[in-house]
Amino acid sequence: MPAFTRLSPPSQGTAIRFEGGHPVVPDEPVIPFIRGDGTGVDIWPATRRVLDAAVQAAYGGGRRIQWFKIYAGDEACQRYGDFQYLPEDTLTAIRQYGIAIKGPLTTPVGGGIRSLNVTLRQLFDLYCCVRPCRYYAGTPSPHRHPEELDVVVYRENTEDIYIGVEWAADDPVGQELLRHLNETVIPANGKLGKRQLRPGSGLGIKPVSKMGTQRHVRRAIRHALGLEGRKRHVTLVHKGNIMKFTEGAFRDWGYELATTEFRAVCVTERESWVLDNLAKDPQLSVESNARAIDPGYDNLTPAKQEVICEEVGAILDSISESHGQDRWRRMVMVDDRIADSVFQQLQTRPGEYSVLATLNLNGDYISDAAAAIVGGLGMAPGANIGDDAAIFEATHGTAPKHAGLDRINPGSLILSGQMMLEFLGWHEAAALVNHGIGQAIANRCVTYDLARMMDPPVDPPLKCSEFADAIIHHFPQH
Ligand SMILES: NC(=O)C1=CN([C@@H]2O[C@H](COP(=O)(O)OP(=O)(O)OC[C@H]3O[C@@H](n4cnc5c(N)ncnc54)[C@H](OP(=O)(O)O)[C@@H]3O)[C@@H](O)[C@H]2O)C=CC1
Ligand SMILES: O=C(O)CCC(=O)C(=O)O
Ligand SMILES: [Mg+2]
Repeated sequence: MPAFTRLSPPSQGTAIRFEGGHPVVPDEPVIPFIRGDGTGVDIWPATRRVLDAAVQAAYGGGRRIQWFKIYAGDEACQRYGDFQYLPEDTLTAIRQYGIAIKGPLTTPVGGGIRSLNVTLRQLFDLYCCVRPCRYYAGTPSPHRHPEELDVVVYRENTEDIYIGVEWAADDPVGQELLRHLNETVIPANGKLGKRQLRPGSGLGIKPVSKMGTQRHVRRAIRHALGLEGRKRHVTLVHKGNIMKFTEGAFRDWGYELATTEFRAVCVTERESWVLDNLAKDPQLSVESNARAIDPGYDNLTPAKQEVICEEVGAILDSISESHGQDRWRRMVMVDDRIADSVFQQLQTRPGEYSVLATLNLNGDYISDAAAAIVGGLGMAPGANIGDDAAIFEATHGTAPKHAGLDRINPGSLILSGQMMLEFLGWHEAAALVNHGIGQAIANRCVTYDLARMMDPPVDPPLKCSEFADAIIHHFPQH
């Protein structure tokens, strides 16, 4: 049992274990929590109260969370000393118990410490950031049909420009690297022409690996396999037209995984067009099918036309028997979209999307943008999942201007706690939280953020702590 320098684990309860990436959960799991900076002081106590009430109501004492307070951010500096933002005790606790829930932590812009949130994800290899965005009836929204949005953002959490390998513009090592790139690396790559980096630029590295992509997309596809009908759909979101070997590779490795490891249960969008065309006209030639899937076919060079015909032929040879005659309609549809168009399509055609598999930066942006449609950041939960650990946290940050005022919406962290209950397999308790929050909103029991958008506005709005009470009050009676 590792020793802690300044922590006292609960005297009761045991750790969850991970077997094959799945948690094995005792009836009294020890769950470490980090209160968080800023509005963490408001939303954490509200969340804890709701989760404890749900577990009590669902299991009547047969199950209980043994909470274990651990420290990060400003609170850690108070306890452990200056600049001790992420003490070793905290890391030991998460390693030992395999799970944690946390409030938001501050990251300065520009200089100063690197993000503690990102560091935790990297240290524990929590490679999937899972952020569901779904609508609770009665939630005010700037959209006319927010109920059409029901997506889960699967954001890769350990790679991309968040890796934190970067150099300031005035860093001599960075400028040495820049010179090396200009003088040796760029000229050596015959395709980069006379391109040169401007001296005095800051530099950052954007790594994207096949392993990192495929383990992430694997979880996204598995998630979609648990859904029904048109929701069995994974969209690979990327900016691969511009960043070909990072974002473009993410798309290609995603498709590769879908069409190899998941071949029996996945169809790509283009494959579905080919199979559908053939189902509608069994006599259709390969060339006519190619023309149908590529409307610009007749304007292409013969060489490009041949490539498309070969693609169609390969699809028909390999999967027309296993996936044809509409069998593909029951499978997971995998398609891809360029990231900027996804931002507008989530607003104009939200119902067309389900699981969005993204790289780190795109997922960070998209999860905030999608949350805006279904009530804003106060309703945006999240989970960081790896093979040996999981940390649950809201999508938003510390919202410092609201800190300590008992005003902010705790819904995001409460719903992150609900995700944690689902992760533990405590579905009955999770269902109570879901029901309670839905009913509280439907009855106009809301905090300021939702209250100001409601028609007519709710005045006065509930406090943060009162919203927690309202959720518990709206648990269904047994
Ligand atoms: N995982 C984490 O811990 C994260 C940490 N951060 C960090 O948080 C700090 C502040 O970041 P900032 O850019 O201000 O973004 P925030 O997400 O903290 O807040 C921006 C705005 O979003 C709204 N908002 C946020 N949380 C809630 C909530 N629970 N209920 C209702 N509305 C909410 C508020 O809008 P309004 O005032 O209009 O009501 C708030 O002013 C930074 O240091 C940043 O790095 C950021 C994101 C994630
Ligand atoms: O770590 C931070 O400060 C910001 C992280 C963030 O925006 C996110 O994870 O969505
Ligand atoms: Mg963010």
